[in-house]
Amino acid sequence: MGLKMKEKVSNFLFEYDTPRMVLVRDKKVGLTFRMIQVGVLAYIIGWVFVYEKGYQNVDGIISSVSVKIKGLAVTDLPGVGTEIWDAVDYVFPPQGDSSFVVMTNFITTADQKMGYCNELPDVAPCETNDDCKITAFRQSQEETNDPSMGLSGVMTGNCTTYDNKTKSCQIYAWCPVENDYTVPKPPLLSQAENFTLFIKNSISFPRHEVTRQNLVESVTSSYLKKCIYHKETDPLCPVFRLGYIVEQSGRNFSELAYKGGTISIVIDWQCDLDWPVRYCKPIYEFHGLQDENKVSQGFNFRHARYYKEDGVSKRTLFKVFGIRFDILVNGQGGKFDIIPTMTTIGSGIGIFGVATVVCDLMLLHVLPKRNYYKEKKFKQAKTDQKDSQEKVEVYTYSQNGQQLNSSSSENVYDTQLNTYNSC
Ligand SMILES: Nc1ncnc2c1ncn2[C@@H]1O[C@H](COP(=O)(O)OP(=O)(O)OP(=O)(O)O)[C@@H](O)[C@H]1O
Repeated sequence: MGLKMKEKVSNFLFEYDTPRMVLVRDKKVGLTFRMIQVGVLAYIIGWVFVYEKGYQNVDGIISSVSVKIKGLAVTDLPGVGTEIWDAVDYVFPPQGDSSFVVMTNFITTADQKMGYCNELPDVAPCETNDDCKITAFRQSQEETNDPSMGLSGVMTGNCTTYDNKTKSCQIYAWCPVENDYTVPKPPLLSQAENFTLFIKNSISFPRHEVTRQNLVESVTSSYLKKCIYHKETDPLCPVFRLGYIVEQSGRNFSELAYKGGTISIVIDWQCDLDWPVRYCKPIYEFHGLQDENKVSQGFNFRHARYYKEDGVSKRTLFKVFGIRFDILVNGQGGKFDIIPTMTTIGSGIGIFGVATVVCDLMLLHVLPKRNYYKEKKFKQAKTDQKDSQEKVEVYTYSQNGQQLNSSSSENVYDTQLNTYNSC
């Protein structure tokens, strides 16, 4: 018993089995095998390594954006006179966030102060005071929760004359109430087309410890003073004309300026950090976010300038129509790393197995001489020996390790036969 055990251990330690190969000289199979191998090699080298840079460790981007807008617009409105508009007047918010609005059109309601006045006739029409009771108003508006919904102020319960022809409910509000039925056309600040936008973008790839700015080496202070971005002639200039941005996004400036809209500016950083960092440069893209909805067209919000006159608090209300710019920063930085390299090579080698599977299929199932090849590929074990009582299993395998056939029998020699083939 001890001796047998010893023998088993020594067999286990000092044995080595290696697959047996079958060499097939067949032009069709040989050519198919080589062509698949070349295809797989081209895919691994060309696509996985060169194009996809499968040897790199890729890091995401962290970024910060600030903007500054410059440009002047002049308006000459009846009753107001000539007005100059600079960035302080038409940019919201003023501190230069990555998302901002440039006012292109507006409706003003001047000299509003707290007091009693008429609501707009189509918002709260009335014939008698009864129509201006909150409950009556609520029913007529089919509202359930907020009685002031849609109103500019609080109802007093009186129905008063709005103009000579119509009557409307009286409210306590910032008076006079804004009337936004007509939006100025052409837009009042259509000169915004020539305003310039300066974008400052700092990025970092923290894992690779690389930081960078869009003011790259070629953007000197003298260049910055005179350059304007153009995708072909000045692709690295960080100063953009608003008209050019809108044009590149596929939208029409005057249409967009009339009721407002949204444009996104994408700064794309695709950096190969195996090269010196000066080759890591931004690419700017512009996208017009379509506004097909007829119900709520464009983009607007309200804004007020407050002041005091003779001790009375007053405000000028603006309904602002503008172009909202959203600056998004995308990108990744890749650098050589041994782990992704080994993983890519390993998976590439695995794909070579496809050639063997295809050739095996051809050899054993397609070619006219398939029976002959089967005979050569699989070694048969004799099962008619009578003097052995041990049960023996005979397995045949293809090279990719798949079990093709198995048989068991008693009364055979103690033989375990593994045969492998290759194209
Ligand atoms: N919207 C813009 N259009 C054109 N040039 C701009 C714009 N914003 C800034 N610049 C120019 O870019 C350079 C850097 O701007 P930065 O804001 O850092 O400096 P600045 O001296 O504070 O600018 P400013 O001219 O506003 O005082 C300056 O020469 C500035 O004139």
